[in-house]
Amino acid sequence: MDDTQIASLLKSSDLFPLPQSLKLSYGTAGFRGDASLLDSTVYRVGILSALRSLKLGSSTVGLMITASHNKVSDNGVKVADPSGGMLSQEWEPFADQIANASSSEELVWLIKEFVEREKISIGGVGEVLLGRDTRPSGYSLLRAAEIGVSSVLGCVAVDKDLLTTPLLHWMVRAKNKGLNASKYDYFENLTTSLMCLIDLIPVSEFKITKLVLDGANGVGGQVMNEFSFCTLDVEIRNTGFQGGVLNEGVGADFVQKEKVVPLGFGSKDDVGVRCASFDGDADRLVYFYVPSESSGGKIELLDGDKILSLFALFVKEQLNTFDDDGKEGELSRLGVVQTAYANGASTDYLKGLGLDVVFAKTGVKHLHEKAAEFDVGIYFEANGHGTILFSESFVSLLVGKQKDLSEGSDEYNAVSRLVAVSNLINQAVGDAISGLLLVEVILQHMGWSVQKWNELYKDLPSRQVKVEVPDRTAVVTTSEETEALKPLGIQDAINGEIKKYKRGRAFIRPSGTEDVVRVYAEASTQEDADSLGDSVAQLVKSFLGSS
Ligand SMILES: CC(=O)N[C@H]1[C@@H](OP(=O)(O)O)O[C@H](CO)[C@@H](O)[C@@H]1O
Ligand SMILES: [Mg+2]
Repeated sequence: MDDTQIASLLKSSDLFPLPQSLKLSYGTAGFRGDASLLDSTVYRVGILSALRSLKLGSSTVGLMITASHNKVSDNGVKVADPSGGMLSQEWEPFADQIANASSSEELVWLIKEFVEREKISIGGVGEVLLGRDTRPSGYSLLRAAEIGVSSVLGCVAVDKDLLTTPLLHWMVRAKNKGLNASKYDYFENLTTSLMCLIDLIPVSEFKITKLVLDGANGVGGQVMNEFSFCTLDVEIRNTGFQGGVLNEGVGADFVQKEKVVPLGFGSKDDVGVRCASFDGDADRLVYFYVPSESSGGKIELLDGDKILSLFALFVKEQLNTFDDDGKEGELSRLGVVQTAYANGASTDYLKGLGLDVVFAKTGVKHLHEKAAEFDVGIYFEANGHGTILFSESFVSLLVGKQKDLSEGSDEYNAVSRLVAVSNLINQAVGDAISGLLLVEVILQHMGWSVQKWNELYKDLPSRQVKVEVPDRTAVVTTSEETEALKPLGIQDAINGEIKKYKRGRAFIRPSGTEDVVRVYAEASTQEDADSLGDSVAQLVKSFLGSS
């Protein structure tokens, strides 16, 4: 690194001093915290993304300013790698180091050492696409990111303004593949593949029924609003245009964790209607319906596990159609990936379908990695974050097959559906918009209502509790996150509670996005799941103290 570069970094860094006592970790999904403290963090992640672009031969990188499901006063920042996936985990320690550097001098020293170690040639051309969600703090944080990127010589930041997280990831992936990568290209791609799947629906009568969407008062509802479907009937509520607060009583995280209707839903006209909910940056999707007028706001939830099951069933049906000539298994390997938060009933159901079910740690970066090991890998977190990955060689095989098969045959249609799904679904990262379109078209394909889909299996009652403690890092878990190694003795105490309940299962882990310890509990009745969840939460408080 030459003197000009060092001077450029020192000068810009002085604009963004690190607030006292801020200690950050890249966590489950990037840096998050109170937005008023994050200028220096976002500026520094701007530098990191520019270096990432240079390191990978001037590929385009993405930087998204969002705190997803967190409260509106929080914000955060995460990086999309050139593949469109999450930042390589190998760079996370560097991200942590620079985010916590206490002075401009220390920051520049860390960068210099890293640039030399990674053999990054400063002076090359680098490009970073910047996006933000609708949080009011996003605008000024984006300016900090811009300054960070452009303080690395030769690097430019391109402001993409308001975007969903998956749309930014999609743009990065498309750009690096040499494809058209604007928001309108994204819409066009969705429309073309959706129409293709609709044309392949086997039933003679294509019946459109209304879907009501909860946009979490965030960017997802707004982007959906821009995207007009001539073939679907979608009513969007909680767009944020009428003054609702982001994620407050609305959105996928609220709906999935509380299992009640979001604000603006639940009138008697909504009973039985198919509804969906996005989270704050539209990378999560859950469905729900109000079962009866007397349900008191309680909903039937169709979470990420149920979306995963629907997708797995559909993909398997297509694979079986052209893979049944005695060579089963030769053409494709379908696998599904879940986390410890997956409902036990969903895992039983998927295994019952004969599928390979693999478990990963919480956070899509972990699930994505495992799903990429299959020809077709489907991953979902229970909270609705997930997608389908198709290996490049499998897509080439499908396209080759399409040419050989006679048009209109069952095999041809099955292969064409899979090709269309590989185009519709956002393979960079889970995407609530493309996921919603795929659910809608599969329900049409099956001729199913949301109620019929819900009957695939019955969820085991579960309960999640957030416990505020003075130091959540005092909880250390095994790599599967299902057992706590620290504090010493807590796992034995948890096991003692679990034993008291039929089909009892419970675990704790420190959240990577909020300052809490999460408790998950499952049992054969809701009463038992609640009681197990509460007693484990009590154990957390007694071992760690409450804050
Ligand atoms: C139980 C739960 O829903 N955890 C979420 C949440 O992570 P935590 O580390 O649990 O805070 O946010 C992540 C990012 O959105 C998501 O990947 C993950 O599944
Ligand atoms: Mg999100």
